[in-house]
Amino acid sequence: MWRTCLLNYRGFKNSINIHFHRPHHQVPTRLKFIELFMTESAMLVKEGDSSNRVRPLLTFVLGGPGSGKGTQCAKIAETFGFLHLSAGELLRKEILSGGENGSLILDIIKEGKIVPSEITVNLILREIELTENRKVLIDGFPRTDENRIAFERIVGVGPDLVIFFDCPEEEMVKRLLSRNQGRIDDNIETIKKRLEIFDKLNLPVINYYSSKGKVHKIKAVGTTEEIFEKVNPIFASLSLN
Ligand SMILES: Nc1ncnc2c1ncn2[C@@H]1O[C@H](COP(=O)(O)OP(=O)(O)O)[C@@H](O)[C@H]1O
Ligand SMILES: O=c1ccn([C@@H]2O[C@H](COP(=O)(O)OP(=O)(O)O)[C@@H](O)[C@H]2O)c(=O)[nH]1
Ligand SMILES: [Mg+2]
Repeated sequence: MWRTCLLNYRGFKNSINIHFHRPHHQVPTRLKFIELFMTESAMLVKEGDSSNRVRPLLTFVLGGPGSGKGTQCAKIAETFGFLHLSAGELLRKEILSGGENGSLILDIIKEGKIVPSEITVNLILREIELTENRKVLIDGFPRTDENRIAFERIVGVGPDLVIFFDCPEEEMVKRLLSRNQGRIDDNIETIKKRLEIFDKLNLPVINYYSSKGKVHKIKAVGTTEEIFEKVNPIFASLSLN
């Protein structure tokens, strides 16, 4: 749905090529291009400054259930100004809002299985399109290679970086059993299924992004603060102002 459009702009001394990365339905006309150039893109001058990006800086945050994705994402969002999108939260909201896929999603979450990619990708895409924030954390997605491929097909881009919280199973189980958020899937039977699905379906996604050199693996044991101390330098080095 996103596409890169090229404008050869001759308003400068030297003509320059500008790449706009936009949702498919927002591909601008040439005039609109120039308008865009004058507004959101008057930027390209400051390379590496993410507030100037046309497309958001995308970070996927992965890790087993209970590895601390949500907790660390909240801290990253607060410290570095990211929008935090939790795929699981978006799906739970869809159940509560009585959306057309609500009962299907509920049945799948109860079993610790994975919701069809199109549903999750479209929920995420809607949020990305709504926000002005150029820095986005996607927490708990993609869960499978199929999710990953669907995201790249529908949204048109992959992540800039991936954070992987690597946590021992027994620690994850302990945390989930004391999470106390009234979640239907935080019971030992469903937790076991979620851990199996994580090993079988999510680790290949992490391996895929590792092979692309995009993964920052963090040992997710210790206090929240200790773990964040390992996360912080990754984002601090990204020149995010
Ligand atoms: N470093 C930590 N040490 C102990 N408990 C933690 C830590 N990080 C998170 N928790 C707790 O563990 C539970 C799971 O954390 P959460 O961030 O929801 O993980 P995830 O999103 O990966 O499932 C929550 O109750 C959270 O408060
Ligand atoms: O992209 C996703 C994210 C979540 N889920 C479902 O939602 C549940 C809860 O996900 P969440 O990320 O909230 O769980 P966490 O890992 O944070 O405990 C998962 O077990 C899946 O059943 C899914 O199907 N696709
Ligand atoms: Mg979570």
